[in-house]
Amino acid sequence: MTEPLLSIQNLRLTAQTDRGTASILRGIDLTVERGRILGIVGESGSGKSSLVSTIMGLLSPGLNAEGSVKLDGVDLLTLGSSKMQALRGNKIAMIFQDPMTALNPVFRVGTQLVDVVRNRYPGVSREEAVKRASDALVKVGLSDPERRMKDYPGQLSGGMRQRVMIAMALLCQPDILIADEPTTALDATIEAQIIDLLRRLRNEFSGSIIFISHNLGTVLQLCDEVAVMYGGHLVELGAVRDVLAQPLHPYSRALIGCEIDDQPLDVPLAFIPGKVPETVDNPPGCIFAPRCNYAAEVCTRVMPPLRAFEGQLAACARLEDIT
Ligand SMILES: Nc1ncnc2c1ncn2[C@@H]1O[C@H](COP(=O)(O)OP(=O)(O)OP(=O)(O)O)[C@@H](O)[C@H]1O
Repeated sequence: MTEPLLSIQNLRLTAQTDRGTASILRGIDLTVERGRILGIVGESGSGKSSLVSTIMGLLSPGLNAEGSVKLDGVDLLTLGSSKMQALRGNKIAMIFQDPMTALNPVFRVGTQLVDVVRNRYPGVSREEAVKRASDALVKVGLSDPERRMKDYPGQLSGGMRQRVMIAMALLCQPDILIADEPTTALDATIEAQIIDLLRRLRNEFSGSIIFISHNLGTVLQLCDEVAVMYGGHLVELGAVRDVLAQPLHPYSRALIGCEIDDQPLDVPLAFIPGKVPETVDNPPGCIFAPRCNYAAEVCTRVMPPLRAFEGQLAACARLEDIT
């Protein structure tokens, strides 16, 4: 059996705060296979961005990660910052909600794309790098690439900038592409175009994609698997169609509590009464128990681990009773 491309084991992320040690990730176990697209969903504050920042090695000072995050067998948590920097834009690339986070406003789009190619492939000539950059712009659906290469990022629309970011990622040919809500800031038509583009590009791209979204419709359209996060835990994981059609964990059920079919793109996560748990001073037991309609005495003892149930994985002690 081949090793998964990304293998995360017992990942814990903590921060020291005025109120004590904050637990941001509380023991995440997750694998991403080569060529697959994993969606991550969960309410605001559940730990999605912290998880991808840990994978990217972009943690703010004061945060402490333990466990392991292995990419192709190499534990990223043990790499120093210069080695991690070398991996970013090389083996791991990211597209952000706001492309201006990564695009430099004072350099032309072409200059930035060519730099990406030449950093990634130092032996490539300038002419070849320009050609690759121009081809990548065409691939992401930008016509008149010569003109686009001369533009500054501020001269492009939000949708065009996101296409430029995707072109950059393609040029790197990373093993893992992390997309953190890449379509949230775009209007519905452009969002649909970008999702369609990502779907088409997956054939060009041999790597894996981790796609964070607040929108179940886009997850359904794009992803193979989906992971549901709550309070720093992974509470459910499975094939996207199975989880969205029949969520097992009470949190997933509440979050996904609406009809999903093949067509709509715009299916937001449902509102759940109560709030996401604090990162400090949590009572023992299941982290979701205080908001759970199915909570019983057993749920007040320990946080249940993810376990296999009906072809999915869910972290609930009461699966047999409630399904
Ligand atoms: N440096 C930090 N110090 C203390 N707590 C932090 C720090 N960074 C994040 N947190 C806390 O960790 C929790 C998870 O935050 P995170 O941003 O990862 O959630 P998220 O699911 O990505 O939310 P969103 O969808 O709003 O981006 C939140 O309660 C947040 O306040």
